[in-house]
Amino acid sequence: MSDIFPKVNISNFDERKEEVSAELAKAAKSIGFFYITGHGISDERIARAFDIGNRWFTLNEEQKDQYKLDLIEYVGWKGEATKRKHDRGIIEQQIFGHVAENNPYARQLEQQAKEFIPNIEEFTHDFLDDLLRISTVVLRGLALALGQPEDFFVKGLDRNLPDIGGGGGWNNYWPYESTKEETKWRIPAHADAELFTLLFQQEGQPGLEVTPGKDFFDVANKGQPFLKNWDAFTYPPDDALTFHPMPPVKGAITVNIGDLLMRWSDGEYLSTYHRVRAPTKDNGIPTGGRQTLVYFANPARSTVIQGPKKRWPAILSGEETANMAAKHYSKVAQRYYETGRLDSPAEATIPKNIIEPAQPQPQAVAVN
Ligand SMILES: O=C(O)CCC(=O)C(=O)O
Ligand SMILES: [Fe+2]
Repeated sequence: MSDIFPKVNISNFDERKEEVSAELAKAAKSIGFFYITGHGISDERIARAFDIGNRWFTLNEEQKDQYKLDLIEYVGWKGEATKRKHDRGIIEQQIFGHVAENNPYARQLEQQAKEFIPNIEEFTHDFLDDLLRISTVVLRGLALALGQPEDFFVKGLDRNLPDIGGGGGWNNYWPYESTKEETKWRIPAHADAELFTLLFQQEGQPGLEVTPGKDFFDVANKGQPFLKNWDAFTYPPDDALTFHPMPPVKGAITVNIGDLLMRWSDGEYLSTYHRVRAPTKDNGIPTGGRQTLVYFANPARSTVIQGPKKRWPAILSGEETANMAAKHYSKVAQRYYETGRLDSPAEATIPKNIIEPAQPQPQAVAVN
């Protein structure tokens, strides 16, 4: 079943640049989802990172509530989804940011978490640094394949920048028994907003389904990649598309291109729709819990994003995030705006709709 998804071995990138870049680009242009191997993180370290997540999720709601998600930083606990009607209490998410001297929000979150998870730094420093390193390799390859300088997409991906974006954590999907009503999706169809996502799935916990990027754009936009116009955007109906299961592969990281990289590559690399199927009595998805470890690679919010061919106007990375927040969480975004949380240079160009209520979207759910 995982056959349609390419596996790209990124080991020894510096000696194999041409081959690896070509494989990454082929996968990013045709499907937008692929596996990477040869990334250098051992199974044992991955297991330990999952253990840290499990410790986090044993906290009670009141404790976790102290770490509420900050949408602009995209760091903190997203428990709201557990209360939203369409999710019916089946997922929560915790994301930590890159901790650097000049990143006070991420530091504060890490310090608070130490109370419950004494070895949290093993995740917030060592593991996230490794994920940043892997992201850099992928982005160097994807830049070279477009005939650009190797560092083209790496600008802004420096953990010491004060407005560094992205971060990593866990999605925790509750067991079937604990959900009150039957539901089809643990996460409904969506595309990720940032540069790209690294996802660790665990064996025996399937559910991820993907519609190949090219198929999606053929249906939704007559073959043309498009940028989300947040005012007009609607999701195509699920039954207009074929979704393929993308199961866990031992030792491999699942990767998907996000909206920001689609924009930055002039639409060459496709941000692909995906969803997570919920267990029901007879669909073969195990009824137990599911945990995934997720890393959203994103440059500093002040990074200017424009493709080499200038297909779309330049935008700041933080502006894209703000648009996403405005669309899906307009009230929260409004609060940030009013209280000065949107203090990056993006503020100057934040579109007006950030402070106006968004219309409810039937199938849409923002996951990141
Ligand atoms: O947990 C998964 O398999 C997918 C999660 C996802 O799509 C996301 O966090 O954006
Ligand atoms: Fe996603």
